[in-house]
Amino acid sequence: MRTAAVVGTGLIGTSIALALTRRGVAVHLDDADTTAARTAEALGAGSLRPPAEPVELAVLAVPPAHIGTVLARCQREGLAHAYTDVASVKSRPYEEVTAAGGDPASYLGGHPLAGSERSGPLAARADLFEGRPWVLTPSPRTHRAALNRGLELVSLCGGVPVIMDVAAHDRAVALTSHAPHLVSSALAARLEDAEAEHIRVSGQGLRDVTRIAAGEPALWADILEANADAVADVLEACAADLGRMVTVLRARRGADEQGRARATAELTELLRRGNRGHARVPQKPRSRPVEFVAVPVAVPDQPGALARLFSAVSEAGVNIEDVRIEHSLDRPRGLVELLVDPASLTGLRRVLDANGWAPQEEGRLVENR
Ligand SMILES: NC(=O)C1=CN([C@@H]2O[C@H](COP(=O)(O)OP(=O)(O)OC[C@H]3O[C@@H](n4cnc5c(N)ncnc54)[C@H](O)[C@@H]3O)[C@@H](O)[C@H]2O)C=CC1
Ligand SMILES: O=C(O)C(=O)Cc1ccc(O)cc1
Repeated sequence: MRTAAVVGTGLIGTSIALALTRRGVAVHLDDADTTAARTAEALGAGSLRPPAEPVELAVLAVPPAHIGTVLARCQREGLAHAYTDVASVKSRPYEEVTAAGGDPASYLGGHPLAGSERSGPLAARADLFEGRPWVLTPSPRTHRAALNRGLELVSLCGGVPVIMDVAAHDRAVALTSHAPHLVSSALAARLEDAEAEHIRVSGQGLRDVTRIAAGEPALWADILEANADAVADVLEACAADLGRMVTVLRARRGADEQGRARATAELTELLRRGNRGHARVPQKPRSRPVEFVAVPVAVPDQPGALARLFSAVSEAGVNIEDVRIEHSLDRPRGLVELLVDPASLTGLRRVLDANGWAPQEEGRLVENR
């Protein structure tokens, strides 16, 4: 693939655009929010310049409810020869493509099973899809050429293609992604009014089970509504188990020795079922420690300041592996931490000095990716 377009330059769109750009693909970027598009461009994910001729593949990385209309518009404008999307649900977008007057022949549904609880281009990573499953849902009307472009996209992003039909996909992710999100939210909601002193004594387990509850509510409401019945089925089964757990825990009170033994046996069996289910969860693929240097830079809280910083860095040929931003409430500037490969440190310091950005003392860190 030599040319591509990414429509929707948030977390997933920018991550795809970064991966493609690094593999030498010329990527055209587009987003309804110009700040998101400009930020993605400044991160080195591609160019905002409209392509002179249709690109080989356009990737629609917008929320599920927008796939149908965005596809129909892009097809009318002749943006690409083939189209795919990344929405977390597949049945409803497919129905909406047809209803919005889109052409199902050049469209291939897609869904990478990789992401995070963060949104927007600043959370993007070129290696986000490495070793991760990426579902493709060709319909009977999808042309072979569109399927081939989709397979090439997955390969360029380092993903593992999995072909499924839309209904099977939606049932699967209800169990593996959508219901877990709601369970995490329900548990995290217990913390909203909890005493700060109680929350202070939390361990890694709480972080593990509540991390995804930090996801963007508007996006998740869109996803869950589009897969409501399948998600409700999984939650019903969880609710039955939770109900049994409550009964068993309460049954101990006032029970005789035999009653307590029965309650313990049932509780233990519920925990064992959890062990067996957990053993079936695929482990993080190719997790590898990566060493970065984190260079803190103070950035004034002015429009375009971040984009200027990213442009200067990317023009100097330095790859930004990740970005962290800390806004200080009482000062008119924020602290931006640029994470780069240690080998890029000299180049980064040179470009920051030349452009008047005052970098502060850097630190090394190792992340598991
Ligand atoms: N967040 C995650 O971890 C994952 C999300 N997905 C799917 O990827 C898609 C994008 O999600 P994120 O990147 O997380 O969201 P995001 O909020 O980071 O990015 C979405 C972008 O789409 C833009 N957008 C919205 N409507 C648009 C329109 N009509 N035309 C052009 N641009 C438009 C927004 O301005 C935003 O920049 C969703 O369909 C989601 O279901 C798939 C896998 C993982
Ligand atoms: O943050 C995580 O661990 C995720 O699993 C992210 C995610 C969110 C939505 C998807 O459709 C796929 C993956």
